[in-house]
Amino acid sequence: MSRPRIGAAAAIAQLDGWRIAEDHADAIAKTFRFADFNEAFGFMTRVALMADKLDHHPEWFNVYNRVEVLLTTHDADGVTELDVTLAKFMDSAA
Ligand SMILES: C[C@H](O)[C@H](O)[C@H]1CNC2=NC(N)=NC(=O)C2=N1
Repeated sequence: MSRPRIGAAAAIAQLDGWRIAEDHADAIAKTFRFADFNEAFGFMTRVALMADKLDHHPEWFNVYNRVEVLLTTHDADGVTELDVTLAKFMDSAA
C-alpha cells in the first residue's frame, strides 16, 4: 500500500509517548512495558494480527516484559499515516 511520507515529527505530534527514533533516517519508536512475558506476548499477538490485516509490519524487539517498537514505512522511505494508525492500535492494545 503506497502512502505519502509525513515524517516522524508530524507523526509523534498526533501520538502519546512516541519519540523520533534515533539511528534511523525517519521512524518513530516506543518502549512498552508489561507485568510479565505473558502480557507482553499477548500484546504482540494482538498487534501481529492487526499488522497483517493492514499489511504493515513493525520492527520490534522483546525481552521478557519489554517490547521495543520501531515504525516506519519501507515503501515510502519514512513515516506515513499507516505508522500512525498502527501506533494508535498498539496504544489501545497495550
Ligand atoms: C508487499 C507488501 O505489501 C509490502 O512489503 C508491505 C509489507 N509490510 C510493510 N511494513 C512496513 N512497515 N512497511 C512497508 O513498506 C511494508 N510493506
